[in-house]
Amino acid sequence: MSSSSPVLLVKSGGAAALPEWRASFHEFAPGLGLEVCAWDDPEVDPARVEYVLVWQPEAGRLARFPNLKAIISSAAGVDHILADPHLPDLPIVRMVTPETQQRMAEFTVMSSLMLLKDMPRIVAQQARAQWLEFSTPRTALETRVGVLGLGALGLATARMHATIGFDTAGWARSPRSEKGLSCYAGADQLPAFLARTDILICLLPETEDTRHLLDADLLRQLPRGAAVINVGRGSHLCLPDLLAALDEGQLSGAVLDVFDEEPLPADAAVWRHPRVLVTPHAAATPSRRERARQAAVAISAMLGGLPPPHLYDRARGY
Ligand SMILES: NC(=O)C1=CN([C@@H]2O[C@H](COP(=O)(O)OP(=O)(O)OC[C@H]3O[C@@H](n4cnc5c(N)ncnc54)[C@H](OP(=O)(O)O)[C@@H]3O)[C@@H](O)[C@H]2O)C=CC1
Ligand SMILES: O=C(O)C(=O)CO
Repeated sequence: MSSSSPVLLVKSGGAAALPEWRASFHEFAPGLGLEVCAWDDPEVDPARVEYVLVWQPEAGRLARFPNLKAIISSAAGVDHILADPHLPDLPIVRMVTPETQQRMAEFTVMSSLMLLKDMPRIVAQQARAQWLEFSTPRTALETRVGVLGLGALGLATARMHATIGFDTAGWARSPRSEKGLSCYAGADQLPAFLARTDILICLLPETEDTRHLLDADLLRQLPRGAAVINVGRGSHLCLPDLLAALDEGQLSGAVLDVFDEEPLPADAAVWRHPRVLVTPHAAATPSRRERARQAAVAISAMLGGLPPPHLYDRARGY
């Protein structure tokens, strides 16, 4: 690669991860003609940078690449990129891969089963070496799951839940029909969707319309004793409302993977709530190899004059 080749700048793992990134890009797109460089490499001339693969770029940094052609997000959600007040008006590609879909579906099914089988209480009892009076929890066949968001990840999640027997529904912006799922759409159908949902899973993107959607009013519309899994974004959930609903018995449990502030501060009350499982934004981050594969697919499409898969739509906001 010559010192004048166009550059793909990667923000993940620093210089130490560069050999892995280069090997993966070489494996998936040997003829791409791009030099893969680390985000913090001071030797890279900003004028050579044509593509970036990033999570949470520092504000203003993207605007400093005069020949940038596209921004490839390291994540499916692009809120970490949209937060930049100086964001250039360029295509943004979301990182959605079959591996992300599998990881998310597995994580949410695991969470649903843990809530169904009362695992938060069992784990807390183990910490006290306390043998439980065993109850007979419901089975998946007797439990209604509702997925907020039926996009790439919501649909994969809903399908895996349906496969193991959960009575599964989904809610999206636009009406649709999906085999094996009950589909609801729009604000008008939200109350009916919530009324039939024992385990609510949030897989919405962060937008003006979805921020703080999971508040006291929404949680009240779930059947008493329902549970919540939030794997969307922290901003979807009013955390004090959720804690109040748990304490009051309206909710029986929650698995929370995403938070307004990450890492979640050590003094946050939610860490210690006995009916909440906190996970560290761990639901579905794809491997470096998979991100390289998907980025190579996107760049190859754009170099060929085609739209890349999972392009962020500014008009819709996701
Ligand atoms: N915790 C983790 O590790 C991870 C979290 N995520 C989160 O998951 C989110 C979803 O990802 P993905 O499935 O790829 O997103 P998509 O863009 O593919 O799908 C979004 C879904 O949300 C629906 N939606 C959007 N706005 C509204 C609204 N106002 N009312 C009702 N439905 C709405 C869309 O409806 P329609 O179909 O009608 O357009 C669509 O079904 C990401 O944005 C990210 O925040 C993603 C990966 C990992
Ligand atoms: O892909 C996303 O949006 C994530 O949050 C990954 O951690």
